[in-house]
Amino acid sequence: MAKWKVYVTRLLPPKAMEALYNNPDLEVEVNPEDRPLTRQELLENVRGRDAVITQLVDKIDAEVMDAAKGVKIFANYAVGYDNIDVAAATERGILVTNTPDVLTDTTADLAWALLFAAARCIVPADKFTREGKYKGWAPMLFLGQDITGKTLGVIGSGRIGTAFAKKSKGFDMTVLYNDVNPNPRFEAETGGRFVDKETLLKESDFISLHVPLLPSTRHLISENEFKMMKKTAVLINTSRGPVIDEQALVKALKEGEIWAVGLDVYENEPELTPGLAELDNAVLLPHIASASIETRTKMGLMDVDNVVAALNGQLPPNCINPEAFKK
Ligand SMILES: NC(=O)C1=CN([C@@H]2O[C@H](COP(=O)(O)OP(=O)(O)OC[C@H]3O[C@@H](n4cnc5c(N)ncnc54)[C@H](O)[C@@H]3O)[C@@H](O)[C@H]2O)C=CC1
Ligand SMILES: O=CC(=O)O
Repeated sequence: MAKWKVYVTRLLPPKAMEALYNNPDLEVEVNPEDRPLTRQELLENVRGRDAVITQLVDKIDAEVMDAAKGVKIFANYAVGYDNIDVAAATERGILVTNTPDVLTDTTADLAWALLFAAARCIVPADKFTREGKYKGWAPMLFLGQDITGKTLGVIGSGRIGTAFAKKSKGFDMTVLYNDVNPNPRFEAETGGRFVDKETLLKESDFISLHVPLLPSTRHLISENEFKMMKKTAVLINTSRGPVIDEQALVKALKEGEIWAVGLDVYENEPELTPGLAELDNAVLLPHIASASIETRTKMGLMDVDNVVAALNGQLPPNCINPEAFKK
């Protein structure tokens, strides 16, 4: 029997690659370069494949799908799938899968790391100490914001938003949340209270974003929203960059409309809006929220399971367009 042809757009952790290479039914090819594929390379390499494991930086649109005639599945190595035109895939009967749940706590943990770092000036204080500027204890050195007992605002009460809010229990915080609808599960697990976005922005000391990137969430936080926030507010974003209007953010940080920001994602990744990198009250990470060895391995194995199921004519466990399966 001919083997199924699987293409991997960027090397996955070793255990996931082993699971692919050790499967006798698969003929696997992987992008040999340690960089994303160019558009042209992507179009060329999806041709003649049965399955493609994609990265969140690969734009999988109708043009790619048409170049990939015969492909049965795009298995995205991420929970977010805004890089894939799911409607176009469904129309063509192509399955799309993602990697939910396994990265939930890892991502929520990193949101907390950003919150602590931004609230307590960890990054500039570390730099100051390394540079030999520490000349002894001082009453006004790197004064930050208290965390315990404060109000936490969570926008997006799904898997990661819930895990993030649950972790606030040790800090005796009041939890407010906003979503398109109230979420009884979030309330049961976190004790959080549903409020409208405006109330959340006005009352929260810390605001963390956990929404998918959709037309309705693009620039969810822009000039007006910064004006509503407390001047002491700390904003955290581990969702998708375009959820924040980054130019408005730089302005808000420079003009003291908010106190600090912690970002893992950017509006025009990997570019940063001019001015952002110069700000001491911005903690900037290179999109690493799910980057632990354990989690990235689980994500890879999940992709392999999804690919193998699809190629065997089964509905993959993490299929986000089961309508395509019926086709
Ligand atoms: N920085 C990173 O490396 C990572 C980023 N992510 C991002 O986090 C996002 C969330 O992941 P999950 O929690 O697993 O997704 P989820 O689907 O479980 O939760 C998303 C929540 O956002 C809500 N939502 C949608 N539109 C909204 C709006 N306009 N206002 C308020 N709430 C809205 C949904 O109703 C849902 O409750 C992913 O889509 C991905 O983009 C996820 C993992 C790692
Ligand atoms: O950004 C990462 C994801 O899993 O989504």
